[in-house]
Amino acid sequence: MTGLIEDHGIIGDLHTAALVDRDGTIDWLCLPRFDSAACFASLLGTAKNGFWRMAPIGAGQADRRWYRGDTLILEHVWDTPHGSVKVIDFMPQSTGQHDVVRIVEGLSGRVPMHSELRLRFDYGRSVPWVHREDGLIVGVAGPDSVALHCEVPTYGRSLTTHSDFTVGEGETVSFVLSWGPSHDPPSQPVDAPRALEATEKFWTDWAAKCTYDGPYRDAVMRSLLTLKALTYEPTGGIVAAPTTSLPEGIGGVRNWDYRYCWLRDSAFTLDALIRSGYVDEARAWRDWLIRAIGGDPADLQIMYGISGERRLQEYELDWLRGYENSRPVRVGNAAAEQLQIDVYGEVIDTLARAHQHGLTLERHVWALQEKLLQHLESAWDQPDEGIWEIRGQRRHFVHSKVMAWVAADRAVAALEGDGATGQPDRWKALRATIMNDVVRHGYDPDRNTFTQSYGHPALDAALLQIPIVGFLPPDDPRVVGTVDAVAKELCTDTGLVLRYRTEHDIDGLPGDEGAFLACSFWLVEALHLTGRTDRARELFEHLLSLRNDLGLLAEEFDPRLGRMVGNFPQALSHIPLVTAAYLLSEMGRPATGHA
Ligand SMILES: OC[C@H]1O[C@H](O[C@H]2O[C@H](CO)[C@@H](O)[C@H](O)[C@H]2O)[C@H](O)[C@@H](O)[C@@H]1O
Repeated sequence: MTGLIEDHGIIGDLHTAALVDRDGTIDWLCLPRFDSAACFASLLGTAKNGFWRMAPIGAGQADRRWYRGDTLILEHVWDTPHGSVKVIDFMPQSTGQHDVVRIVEGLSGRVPMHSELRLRFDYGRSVPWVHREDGLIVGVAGPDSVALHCEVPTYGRSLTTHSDFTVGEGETVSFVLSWGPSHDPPSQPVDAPRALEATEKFWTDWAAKCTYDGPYRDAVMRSLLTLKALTYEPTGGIVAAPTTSLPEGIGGVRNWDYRYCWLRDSAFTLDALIRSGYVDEARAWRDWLIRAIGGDPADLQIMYGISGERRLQEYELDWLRGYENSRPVRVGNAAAEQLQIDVYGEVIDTLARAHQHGLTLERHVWALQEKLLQHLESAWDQPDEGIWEIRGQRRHFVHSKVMAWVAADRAVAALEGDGATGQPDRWKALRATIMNDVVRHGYDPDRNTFTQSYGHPALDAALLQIPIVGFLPPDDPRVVGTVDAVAKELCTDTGLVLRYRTEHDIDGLPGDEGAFLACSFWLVEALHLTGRTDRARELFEHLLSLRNDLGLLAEEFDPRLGRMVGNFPQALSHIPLVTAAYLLSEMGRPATGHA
């Protein structure tokens, strides 16, 4: 019953998010946090694993849908022989509880509607005990309880709560589903119209603060709203995506849990937000970071839970058949234990940008960066799992070392211009050592390209970061050669970019994957920086055309199937959409490097 990945929209309350299919089904929802167990998991299984459908009786997909203005309020409209009806879905902020609100609004005629609510806690496995209490339908399973409040009668059938009702022109019928811990009395429902008003105001006010003033404004705004929706407000942590195990290849095993905070992804997210005027989010993330990575820099993890949890043990949910039979469905992520040298560069670079955008460089923040640099000084020359989190043998990834260079480079800049005190000569020396090493071992003069790793001819789209981060100037022939080599060897027929060729057996995984959208946006930036702006713009506009009708992107796009793959919506895809738009609108500040 689940549609395509791109058939979904996202609603959320800055604690968690739900996916709503074009046919009016919520088929993914984890409560109360992004990383909680799902109570609707049919996205990754079957109808048996929980969903909530709200649609006209006998209807299929909605005829139209959109977000209300610059908000996360999703509206679906069906035109039926009986008339037209709209379903307004949202999750209110700051109510102190976690609610999904669905308001059915009659637009014309009298439309017979059906609500079908099947709660299955613990990722679709656990059938709750459902009973009536004080006018609410209450479902309890273990630690979780949800209460359904609705304005029309309900009935139970096949362990599912149904409601049949008719809505006429100008009428509304509201449903509110609220989560609470099962040891507390059932959550009281919020007032749906007031919550709608408050939610609209919250998102509209947030969007109004955006300072982006270039072309592609709607695409940029929707991406920023999506990035904001992936932040966990209580801590400032940012998840990579609200889903787990949407496959990178349909039917394959490349299925991962993204409901955690990668230092890399969240640093990039902050970069996109802070360029657009969102300094509060930058501060909140920086504070999250300091709490999460506090202690010995040797213990730095590449990712954490949304409250800074360190143990993200990976396991499989064998009762879920996977999205379109893409097994396994995983919870947790073993990449948390990997060594990925690039995160030092991404974190220190983002802290430097945050400082440039008005965040005070407090003494303890600089002290933390110094500790990270001291550790990096002895770690940068180690082989690692790299940005792509390979599950094969560690390698000397060129991109990892380029980002180690970035860490040293930004430290020098902080000491020379941004008011920090320390040892600039020490980081200058480290910067020069890394540069020499990369040029010596990571560059292939015969092909005039940098390579994915030392001693291996394979290419890697992460090399497109070389001009973006300023490791070498864009007009350096080695940079132009690398951009051209990646464009030639890693592009699909439709011009999208693969991370690397999976047939080289680098990542230790069977099967194949789609084109990686973040890398495709990086090619836009690299083409522009190397003077091929027309090509850059053409590719950018092609990428914009791949977004779904709501402006959302998954992690990857399968050009052969012509559909999105991977977790959805994915921060790592929306971030470079924003930064590439800045660059193309010439509002971006290209990074400057120092040889
Ligand atoms: O492809 C294998 C790896 O895929 C995931 O990692 C990817 O997503 C991360 C979050 O967006 C991103 O930071 C990373 O660069 C990507 O490669 C997965 O999380 C890994 O466990 C997996 O090995």
